[in-house]
Amino acid sequence: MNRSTEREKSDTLPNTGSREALALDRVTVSFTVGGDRIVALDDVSFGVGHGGFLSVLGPSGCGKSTTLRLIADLLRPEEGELNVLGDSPGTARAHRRVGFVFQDATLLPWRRVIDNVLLPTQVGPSRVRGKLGMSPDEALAVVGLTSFAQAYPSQLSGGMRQRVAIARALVTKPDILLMDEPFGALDELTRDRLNVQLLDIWQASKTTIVFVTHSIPEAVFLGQRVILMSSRPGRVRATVEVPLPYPRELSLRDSPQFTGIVAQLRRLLTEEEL
Ligand SMILES: Nc1ncnc2c1ncn2[C@@H]1O[C@H](COP(=O)(O)OP(=O)(O)OP(=O)(O)O)[C@@H](O)[C@H]1O
Repeated sequence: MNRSTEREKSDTLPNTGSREALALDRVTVSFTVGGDRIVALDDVSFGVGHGGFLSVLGPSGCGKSTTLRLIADLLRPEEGELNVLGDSPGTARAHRRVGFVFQDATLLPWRRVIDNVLLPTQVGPSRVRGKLGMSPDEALAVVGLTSFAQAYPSQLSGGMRQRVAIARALVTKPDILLMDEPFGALDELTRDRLNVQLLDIWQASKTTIVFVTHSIPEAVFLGQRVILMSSRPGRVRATVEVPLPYPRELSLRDSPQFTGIVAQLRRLLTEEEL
């Protein structure tokens, strides 16, 4: 297990060509609220290799969502650079190479499940409209909801709605999938099941995933690496490797190696809050 409070190792630094799916280099973002400048991210640098799974952990308000919004080109940095799939975030977005799953599934209630999944292919510039990476039926099969294709969102449980949101993100076959606390509102058993399913999807799709969570065990169970962010201003405080093999099963969480990494992260988070 390696811990680094420094910028990431040279193999994860930005602008290193095709090995990096994603790189942030000394990114700073601030907002002005009531005349005051709030630094949401300060000098943040990290990278994720192609097909990697990075978990992002940190206290509320440390800039986790802001980080995802930068990568998705929903926000521009004040300083620093981002490289997304060898291009700017804007180019990656224009080519639909980045998918986003939010905490709330945000499905359109008047559309059936299958039509919600199809939505990304029906909106946006004509250049990318209709461009399917995966058929909607295939995407629903991946999340185990084939038999609910004709249902309306109100007829589904919270966990099922979240799986529809994942299918909707998969339909354009994004090279990078950004997930902002997607399972935060679900009960523990459903969350556990979706964690395992997500790892299956990740391994089958080879998509690069950046997963934001408040849960230390979830971050460790899913990620190859966890970055811990600190708040006010948001910085990368530590990087913790998770050298546990995939496929991972839930029983892994009882292993001394897993509990050791969780304890290490908990200590770091507690120090942060003191
Ligand atoms: N549009 C905005 N306008 C003003 N301030 C903002 C805006 N978006 C984020 N912030 C501020 O930036 C900081 C980081 O917010 P962000 O939502 O990224 O944190 P977070 O780590 O995702 O929090 P949480 O875990 O609670 O979701 C916070 O102080 C927040 O108030």
